[in-house]
Amino acid sequence: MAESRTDAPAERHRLAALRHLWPFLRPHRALAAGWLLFLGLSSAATLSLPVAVRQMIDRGFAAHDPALINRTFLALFAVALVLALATAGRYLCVTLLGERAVAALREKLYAHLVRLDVGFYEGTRVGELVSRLGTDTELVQALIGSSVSVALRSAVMVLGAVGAMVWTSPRLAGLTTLVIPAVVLPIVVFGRRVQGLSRHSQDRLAETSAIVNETLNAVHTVKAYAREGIESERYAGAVRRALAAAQRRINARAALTAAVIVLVFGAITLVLWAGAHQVLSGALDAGVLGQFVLYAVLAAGSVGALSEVWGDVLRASGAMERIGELFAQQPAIASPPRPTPLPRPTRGEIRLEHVEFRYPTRSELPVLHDFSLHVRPGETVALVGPSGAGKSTVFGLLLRYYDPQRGRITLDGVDLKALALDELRGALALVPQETVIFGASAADNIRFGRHDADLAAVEAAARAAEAYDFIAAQPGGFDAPLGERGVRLSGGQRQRIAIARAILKDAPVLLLDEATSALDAQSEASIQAALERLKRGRTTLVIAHRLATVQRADRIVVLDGGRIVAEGTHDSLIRQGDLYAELARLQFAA
Ligand SMILES: Nc1ncnc2c1ncn2[C@@H]1O[C@H](COP(=O)(O)OP(=O)(O)OP(=O)(O)O)[C@@H](O)[C@H]1O
Repeated sequence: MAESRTDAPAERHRLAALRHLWPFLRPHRALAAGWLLFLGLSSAATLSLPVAVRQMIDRGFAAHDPALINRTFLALFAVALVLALATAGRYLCVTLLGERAVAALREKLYAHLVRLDVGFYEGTRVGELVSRLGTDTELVQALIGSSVSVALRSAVMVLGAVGAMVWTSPRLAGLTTLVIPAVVLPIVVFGRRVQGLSRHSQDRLAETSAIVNETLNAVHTVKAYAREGIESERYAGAVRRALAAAQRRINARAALTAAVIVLVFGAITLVLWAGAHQVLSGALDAGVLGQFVLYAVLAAGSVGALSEVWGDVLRASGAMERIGELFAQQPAIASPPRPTPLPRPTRGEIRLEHVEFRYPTRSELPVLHDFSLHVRPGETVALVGPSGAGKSTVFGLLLRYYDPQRGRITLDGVDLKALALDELRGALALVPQETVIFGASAADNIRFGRHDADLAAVEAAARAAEAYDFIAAQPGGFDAPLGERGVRLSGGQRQRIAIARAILKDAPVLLLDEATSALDAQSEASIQAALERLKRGRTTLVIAHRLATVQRADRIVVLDGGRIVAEGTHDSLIRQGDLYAELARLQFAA
């Protein structure tokens, strides 16, 4: 994720970020109401305890009345019972509320992220997003499930206890009020610092996830270059930075807690000392002072708890702020509000008209200039050219990963920007150079092409892609998992699965990025045969690296530096000499 986005100063937004949570809490109003009800009950029960103590001191002990003592103790037990049930009820409601809200938050965040455009992912490390979805949402869950609960309970207790203090002894309460600002102010100031540090610490943590994600996903390369030591060191460095950030956060939290306790208990001692003198002079009953003390301790304990969870609340609001930023990201590429439908049946006619394109992440480098190409329905056009010529970029534009800055691209006469993205991409079947295999069964991997296809259709596609035999031969057949990223398959097998996917998709336009890796003659032959079957009756654009492919193409388009420099058949281009003849000599020599 771009640094500027992550580190944007958000001092002003502090708790406002928590508003993003509201839509996820709203559907669970009943749980929230239950929580508040139980909270009220348990607070009332706690607040009534000191009254019993006062009864005992002033009436029971002083009047030597055993019956009153008995009644008081019975009442005490009843109150404890209410307290126990209400506390359990409160815990149940608020924990469920947290779990449900965060489950919905995760679902929505993932659905949002997966819809963001390719450009967003080029500027973002996926590991960081994984951390946002995992760690940050966990923080938010802890916030709802516990911190907010404790905070609210403490706040209610502070209010209740303070009210009870005023009711018990207005004079002592008045004295207490004088010292409150001295207690509250430092908490607020320190709390801000803790939030800033929390956010910093979460960001460092997200960086460590990004490194793990990158390197463990490319573990073969890491090993091939014997980078284990270097990568471990790089990760250790990130972990140490995260630790240092956490250390600063913890220090600030510890200092905050200590400061709060000193301030609060200092204030209580001061008030008590004044109260004790009043009892001595006969201006106050001992029982009243006892009750007041208990309320003061309750209030102080709750302020302490409040300050402790306040740090958590700020930490979670930092996490929510980052989640809010992700929600605020809008895909640069989206379906228009009122899309034009593609003509049916779709013929697969493609036109690029005077297209100018630069990648958003490298706006200084023009990649395609004044690029015009017409591909007729059913035609097979091979794109050839040196590395970096812009061949894959043409595919990216057709798939609308990006929009060109100038010119337009049409499919069956409709501007791509006027089409619904699903419809556009539904009309194109891509066989990429690097096949992506998901950690699922062969059948599900092929079904990536059409998720509702039945097994018969999947098997037929596998047959057409020459993939049936090797899939059926493995134990478990089509239902056996292929291993994460298809590690158990050979390159040629992965490619045939990708072809089966495209066959199953049955789209009118085929975008084929031929693998450059050398395959053995038999794989090559079976892949070619599969591709020939796939191309039949479809418009095909192929980034060609093989002689067989260019020879079978209806037309070859030679790209260089983002322009079309020649067009024709293999033979006519060879006769012309120039770049194509050179490329053919180097690339298709085999
Ligand atoms: N996502 C991207 N962001 C920025 N620049 C890019 C991106 N992808 C490609 N480029 C640049 O655009 C130019 C064209 O790249 P492209 O991938 O289209 O070339 P190609 O002809 O497909 O090359 P190859 O045969 O090596 O795959 C190159 O200069 C490349 O550096």
